Amino acid sequence: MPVDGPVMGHATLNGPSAKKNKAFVTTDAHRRQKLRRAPAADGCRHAHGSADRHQPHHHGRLFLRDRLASSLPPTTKTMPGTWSASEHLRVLSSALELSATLPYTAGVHLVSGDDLGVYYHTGGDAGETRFVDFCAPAEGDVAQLAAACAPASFGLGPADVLDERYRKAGKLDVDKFAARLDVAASGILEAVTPYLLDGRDADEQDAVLVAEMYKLNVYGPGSFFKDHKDTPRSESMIGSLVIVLPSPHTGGALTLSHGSHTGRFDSSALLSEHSAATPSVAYVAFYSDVVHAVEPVLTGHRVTLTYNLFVRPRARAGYTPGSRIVPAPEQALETALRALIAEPKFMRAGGLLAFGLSHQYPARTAAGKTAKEKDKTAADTIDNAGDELNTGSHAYLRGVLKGNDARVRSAASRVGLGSFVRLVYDTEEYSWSKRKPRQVMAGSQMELEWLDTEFNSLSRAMKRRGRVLVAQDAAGHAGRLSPRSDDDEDMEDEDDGDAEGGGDPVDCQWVTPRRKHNETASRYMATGNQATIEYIYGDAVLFVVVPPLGKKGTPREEVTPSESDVEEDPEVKGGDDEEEDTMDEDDEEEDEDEDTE
Ligand SMILES: O=C(O)CCC(=O)C(=O)O
Ligand SMILES: [Fe+2]
Repeated sequence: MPVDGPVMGHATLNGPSAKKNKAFVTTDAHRRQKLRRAPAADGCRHAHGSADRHQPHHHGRLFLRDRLASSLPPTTKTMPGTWSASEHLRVLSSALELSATLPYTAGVHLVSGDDLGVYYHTGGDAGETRFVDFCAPAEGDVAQLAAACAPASFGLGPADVLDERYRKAGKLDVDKFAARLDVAASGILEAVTPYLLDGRDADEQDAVLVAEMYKLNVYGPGSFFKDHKDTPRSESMIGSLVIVLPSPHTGGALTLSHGSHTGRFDSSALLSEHSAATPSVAYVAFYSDVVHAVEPVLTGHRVTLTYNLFVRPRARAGYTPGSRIVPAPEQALETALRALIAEPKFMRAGGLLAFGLSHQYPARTAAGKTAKEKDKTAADTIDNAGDELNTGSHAYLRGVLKGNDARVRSAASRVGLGSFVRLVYDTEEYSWSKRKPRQVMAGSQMELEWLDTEFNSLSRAMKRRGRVLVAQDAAGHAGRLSPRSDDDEDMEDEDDGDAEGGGDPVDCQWVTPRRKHNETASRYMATGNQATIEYIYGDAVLFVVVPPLGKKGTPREEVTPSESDVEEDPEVKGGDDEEEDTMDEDDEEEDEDEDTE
């Protein structure tokens, strides 16, 4: 991870030493490029503590237009009112890029001296209970605590592994210690919540973070933890919180990276400014899909309390709809979405906007276990075939969407558009066929059974049970099927009355690309020369439903084509008027997780 190179420092602290301390720095390749274009425009909401985040973004607003405009081709007309659908689409994806925030937050938090006590048990029958006061810890006390620790393992596939080439640290499980610090009462949870639950509107803000104590770790001299992601403990787990207690040490900075965002959190430097007179802890909270590592500790002991962070619904009391101030890039996202669906030439018959999820999520399995737990007990029987993530709905993902994924969903819902998460598979085609592989969006239930791969029934089964996505190409051309084109001739003979969940092909405009990081394997029993268990992989994608023009009760109710719209938009050929091929809400009625407000 290129985190130690020259960095463009934003002090990213919520704590008292924020501005002068370079101990937490962030870099962001994209952002740096953009800053070159619009120097004063950036950083408003990322660079400072929570006090700044809901301030009006004057600078951001001033430059946002330029920054969005720079994503458009030079031929673009200057008046937004004259933009074509493909120009709105480009604004949509660049607004999303500008909305992305750091997927973690960190700082120093003042606590009371009494909060810094830790009791622990030395283990074994002859063990005893001891106490360390981290307000002014004696090095001997901390060394004793280190000695009481067992070696810390890490998750590798389904197993917990001890390997000091990867992780060298000591740990105490929760039954071996009690820390006096209460992360909720101390205000630390409150400090991290706006960051980790960012992007949600009032309906979705009806959620709170809950921290569950996970481990106490001691990193002595030479201890470290290489790049990893924390294992999700359940579907509602959104991230991790690490509290670094103020024992004297050097080294042991935490490095973090997600996409183009990287950061370095040097807790020892932060805490060295604090004394017993100002008792404090350093904290960092990050989404579970952030890759992170602990650099080697050089001197002393780095003692941490780690917590798993879950999203839970908040009690209805105190619920204040519409309380979120939507930052400028998110407003641009919403505006582009409104402009796009108001464009009569765009997807006349309706369709889907597809957003590859920017974060990774724990996979749901049939048994309600995490993929990791499931692996332990996976029996390769045909009963387990099928894609468990896709069984039933993806309702669970609604509550845990992170960062930009939550922003897309919020913007869609402000515009009045439904959205849902589905898996997208690539179908294979007959080896002798000249047809291109198709993408299939899995319906609410896709069960793959015995399939005769020689005769390509995998592809056919998927098309029957899911919906073929007809993607428009990058230039905005809709390589759109008419339902009875010869592209589809094999769908005809599939039409054997068993089309549970299947449907007509649906137009789909990709706004952000599919990514492999939510890839989920579906097992199926294939018969060729020999029966074998094979896998097909689907990627989770967030879809926003574009209703057909004039559809009652939708934001396109009033959008009707004018005379001049009958000519094709040269860039977007999304709209012929094939009745059969519409994507409207009736088709999606069984989708419990679709959210249309
Ligand atoms: O101690 C830290 O800063 C991070 C530890 C960590 O990554 C873990 O325990 O999984
Ligand atoms: Fe970790």
